[in-house]
Amino acid sequence: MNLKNSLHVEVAQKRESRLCKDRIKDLVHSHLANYVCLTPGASITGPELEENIELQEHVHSITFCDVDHHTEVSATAVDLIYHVYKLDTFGVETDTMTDASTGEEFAAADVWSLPAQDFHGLWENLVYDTKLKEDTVRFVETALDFADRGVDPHIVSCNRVVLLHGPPGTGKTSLCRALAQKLAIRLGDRFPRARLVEINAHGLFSKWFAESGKLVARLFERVVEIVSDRRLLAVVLVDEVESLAAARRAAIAGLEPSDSIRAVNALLTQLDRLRRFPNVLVLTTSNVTGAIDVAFVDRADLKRLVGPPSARAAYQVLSGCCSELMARGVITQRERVFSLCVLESARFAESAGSRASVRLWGLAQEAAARGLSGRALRRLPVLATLQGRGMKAPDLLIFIEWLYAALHQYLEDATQLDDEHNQRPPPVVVTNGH
Ligand SMILES: Nc1ncnc2c1ncn2[C@@H]1O[C@H](COP(=O)(O)OP(=O)(O)OP(=O)(O)O)[C@@H](O)[C@H]1O
Repeated sequence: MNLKNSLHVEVAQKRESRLCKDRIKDLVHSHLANYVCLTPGASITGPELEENIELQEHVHSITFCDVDHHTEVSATAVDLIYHVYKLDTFGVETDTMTDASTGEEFAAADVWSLPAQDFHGLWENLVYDTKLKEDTVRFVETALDFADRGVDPHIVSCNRVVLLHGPPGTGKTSLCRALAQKLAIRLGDRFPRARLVEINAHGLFSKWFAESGKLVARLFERVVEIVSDRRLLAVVLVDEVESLAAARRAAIAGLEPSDSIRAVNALLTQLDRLRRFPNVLVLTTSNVTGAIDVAFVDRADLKRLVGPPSARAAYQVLSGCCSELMARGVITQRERVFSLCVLESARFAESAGSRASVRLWGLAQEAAARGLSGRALRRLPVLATLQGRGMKAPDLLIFIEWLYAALHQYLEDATQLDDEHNQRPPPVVVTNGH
């Protein structure tokens, strides 16, 4: 019996490479024989591939998946499972629709062929201090496997619907996109083609389109066309599902009741129809948990709260930002930013070598205590450069001081915005024709 754990190795083959997948696997496998340890979440790219000319010619990057392991693994202690794929570079295709009654045009959905260049590296750069990433991958793989095996949904209920909810900027949409990409890579043998269809629920329901119900039906005709190919993995993402509830509430308040209710019901019915297709997964996000349509919440199998980064996650995000800026020469002299494990094992003791890292840890703690979102954290470095008043290429310690100043400025600006917002009179609701 084989008791070894497995480590998934994702190999992005260059678009122009004509080698077969098996040859690529052999090349990568012999290259990895030079490694003693492999780090989950890490990638081998560019310069590190240079020492092997054939590999450099055919391979863009090699990434070790972080779903099953968190710490370094011995290369001989794991079974390596290879996934070789090529990135799609065509980008997004936007499906627009026109409301016949008003002539108004809007973007109804965005469609990507996966794995897409646009989402390369997205998964690895999302940091959560919980099992969110692992749980979502495991859940959707199991759900798709159940569908594949024809498990009777009347006995074991599974709609293949995931709901991620939480405050703005916490990476919900990014995680859905990254998850779709990861599945396209991991399930590449079963599904040689994959698409992400991102439905613009906000666009569909923000105005009371007289024809919303018909628009939803027309949109899903397109979606059904895509998912009818059983060798294609289709991930349907409905962002901001709270728009559904807003439409229903407006209906209850007497604003164009029939149109908005019809549109919401049409969307729910169409999502239910998708359940018939074993190759479809529905991912949804919402910023306001309490406001999601109850009928919708009931349909989701996995509901997860996505919160702002903890201090540990914030440290990882910020240290990644500093390393990137050092690699690009924005911060002078390359210095090591220690991993949190190293800092912890030294009990955060300050030395000449660790001073910058310890200071950065202090910043991460402060950012987390103030509830800074992942989006705000990722913007701090660019705001920090404003603190330099034209001074180019600071060293790491100076840059971290600028980051502190940028954080304080950000919090001050946010408080002012809140105060202004609270002083404003409530908005007057104006709807078409009312
Ligand atoms: N935990 C995190 N780790 C790393 N980056 C993060 C994290 N959370 C958010 N980000 C970054 O913040 C940006 C915004 O993320 P995204 O738009 O996915 O958030 P969201 O929760 O969907 O926001 P909204 O609800 O406002 O649409 C992305 O660039 C993402 O990489």
